[in-house]
Amino acid sequence: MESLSVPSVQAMVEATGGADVPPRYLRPEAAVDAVAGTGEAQIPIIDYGMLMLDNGEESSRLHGVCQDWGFFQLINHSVPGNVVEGMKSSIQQFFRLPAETKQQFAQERGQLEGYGQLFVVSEDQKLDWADILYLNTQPPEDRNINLWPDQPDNFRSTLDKYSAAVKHISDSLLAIMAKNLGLEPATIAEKCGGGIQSVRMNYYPPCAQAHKVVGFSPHSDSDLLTLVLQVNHVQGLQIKRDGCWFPVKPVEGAFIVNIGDIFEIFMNGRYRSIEHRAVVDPKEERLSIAAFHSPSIHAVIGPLKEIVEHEDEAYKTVDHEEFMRLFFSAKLEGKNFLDRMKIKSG
Ligand SMILES: O=C(O)CCC(=O)C(=O)O
Ligand SMILES: [Fe+2]
Repeated sequence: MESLSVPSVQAMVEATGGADVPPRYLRPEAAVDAVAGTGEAQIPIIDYGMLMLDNGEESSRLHGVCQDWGFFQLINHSVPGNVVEGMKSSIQQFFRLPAETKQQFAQERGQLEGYGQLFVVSEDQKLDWADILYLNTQPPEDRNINLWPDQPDNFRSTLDKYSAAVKHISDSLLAIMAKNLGLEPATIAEKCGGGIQSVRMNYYPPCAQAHKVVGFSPHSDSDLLTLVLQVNHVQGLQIKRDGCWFPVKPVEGAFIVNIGDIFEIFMNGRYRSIEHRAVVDPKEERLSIAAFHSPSIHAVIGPLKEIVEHEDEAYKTVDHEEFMRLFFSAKLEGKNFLDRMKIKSG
């Protein structure tokens, strides 16, 4: 698995001032897309503290939100403020390092992890206006520590703490979601063999012609559950809802949580993963940190037997390694990847 190597967008913008956009980044299709909810409309907010108190009303609200939106903001979560703030500051400092220093952590051929970009599978494909740092974070034995920045000083210990705290929240949410779907709370955890987490840190440089580029192409996440942290005040995440792009307005300190493809497959479509994208700001850089939670690489990806006892399986079953290979070897195009996992009836 690999992604073709591409130039750093940040370095390009720093060198040229970002006024001209090379053709490979021009996305005419994005300019015509309708954006909805420019008023005060907001994605639903879920209170983690209430869920942990076994509050029936909050967990049934969560169930409704998972069915209707597939995206929500999680407030009152248990990750200490200093861990969240430390993570934000560490990643901002990393992207401020000189280009040569960041290159020490660059992706190597045939690898996904490191500083670079993902899902670039052909030389003529359109490119996203972003640089990323992508790392395996849990379990700790899966880490490739030589790709973990050692600058700023506390980067590694900060990401270690952040990753454990976020994994804990994801595990708790998955247990409540399983219960909401009529399963034993531990059902998903049992299929996951502990589960894995990877973290994708996104850096979107400003672009003077922001409406002509895309920060992150439309996609759904391949995992069970994603927790995204908005690092600075610049907005950019949009979700596809009723055929329009709906901007997410982050609540200070909240995680933006979304359902991924594996969850949709496990539950035979009871909850759906939602297409989303990131747009770029004309003047200011934007950063976000996405933590992806998936079953162990030894797990099987397919509808859970508890779910399909009395119904047809709507998705294929494949081993996780094959699933990942298929996901990372295609260009990101909305939910196309998941469509290929569907069993077509009739
Ligand atoms: O930048 C964002 O807010 C979204 C990032 C995202 O969708 C991802 O990393 O999968
Ligand atoms: Fe995503």
